[in-house]
Amino acid sequence: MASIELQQVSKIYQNNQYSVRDVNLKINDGEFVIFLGPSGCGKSTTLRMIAGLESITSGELRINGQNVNRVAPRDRNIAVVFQSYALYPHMTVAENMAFGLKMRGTPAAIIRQKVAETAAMLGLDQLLHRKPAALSGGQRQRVALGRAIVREPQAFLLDEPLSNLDAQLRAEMRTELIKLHRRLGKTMVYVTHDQVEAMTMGDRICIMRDGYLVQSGTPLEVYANPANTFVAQFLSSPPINLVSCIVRSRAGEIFLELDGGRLIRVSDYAQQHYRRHEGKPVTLGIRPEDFHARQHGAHWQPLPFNVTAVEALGRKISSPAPSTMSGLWCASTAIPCRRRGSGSPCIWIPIPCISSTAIPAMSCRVRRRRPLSINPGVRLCYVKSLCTWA
Ligand SMILES: Nc1ncnc2c1ncn2[C@@H]1O[C@H](COP(=O)(O)OP(=O)(O)OP(=O)(O)O)[C@@H](O)[C@H]1O
Repeated sequence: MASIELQQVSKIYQNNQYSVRDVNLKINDGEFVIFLGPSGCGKSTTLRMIAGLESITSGELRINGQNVNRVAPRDRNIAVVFQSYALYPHMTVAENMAFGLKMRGTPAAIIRQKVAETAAMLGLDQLLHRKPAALSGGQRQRVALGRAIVREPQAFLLDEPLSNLDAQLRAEMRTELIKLHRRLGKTMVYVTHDQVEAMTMGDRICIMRDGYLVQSGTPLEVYANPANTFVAQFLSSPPINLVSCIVRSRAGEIFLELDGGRLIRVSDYAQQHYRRHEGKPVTLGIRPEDFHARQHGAHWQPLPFNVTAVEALGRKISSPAPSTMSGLWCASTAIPCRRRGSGSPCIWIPIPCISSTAIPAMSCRVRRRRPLSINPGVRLCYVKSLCTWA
């Protein structure tokens, strides 16, 4: 078991540019943490620094409280599983799994026992005599995991381990990895740029951008309360609707002014929060799934708009649709959230008052079971929550 702590950790390669910048993060013993972010944001570099495969330019890396900046990878007792599997092609599954233990001089009887136990756990027991070339992608990935597990490391680092698999196998392996984490109870750090993996697998998501750790929290916390528009956009498909507006004061009350001068009155509860942003631009965000075809409770507000396209996705129907909202005026009891992480202030206002027309580029997603599922041409939808960033 291992806790891993990064304190102000940065990495600069020879090109003198930061690949990772001032990352502070404490990964608890037994936690399953996901590093998520676009290509080049520094996920793999961070993982490789934890493994000891890259040196740390500045900052401190601690494992179980000990500074390991200068500890060699083999002495960190951490296993790394790569996207490419990195299996030895001339060795059988059993030999691949046994290799690390053999190099450490573990007695043959113990190696046989550990390989047999791990192979049974991963469903590889019938494949022990095959070479990697005779295995499917999923089986190879399991061998790579098995090779890591037999070493009994204190933590696992997994760098996009499922990206070479097809969609169905990925879904199966996701579940396998979650079960494996529960069974082993070991610390796992998992790098991906796949939102579904991030949302479904980890105890915590760490979102990175341009070398910075932008936000960290449980998947639902980060989804419901994104620190900034980058996080909001990264964790949603179809993407969150973002609309620019300006905070205005009219007769002592605070409004969000949309393009064309239309106003959304901010609720009594949120007035104070917005007051300090008066005259400043804010971005309003509404998740596509927060539009529904019918009102479901007192906190839902009607927002008419035009749907111009519907995408049938099977379980859900998605509708990316430029549309037009038009004027309605509603009472409201909005609840601002507290600020999280770094970045601009994020304020959720679940029940806004709307008096607006012409909000551009809205998209919506509805559930198929709703009797009034949204079709092109439908104008009235309901919105449950939205958020803003100053
Ligand atoms: N050996 C290296 N020398 C110079 N720059 C590097 C080196 N390795 C990575 N970088 C740079 O560091 C930045 C972060 O790279 P990194 O591989 O950590 O990103 P990533 O988030 O894992 O991306 P991906 O999802 O594409 O693997 C990138 O700009 C990359 O070009």
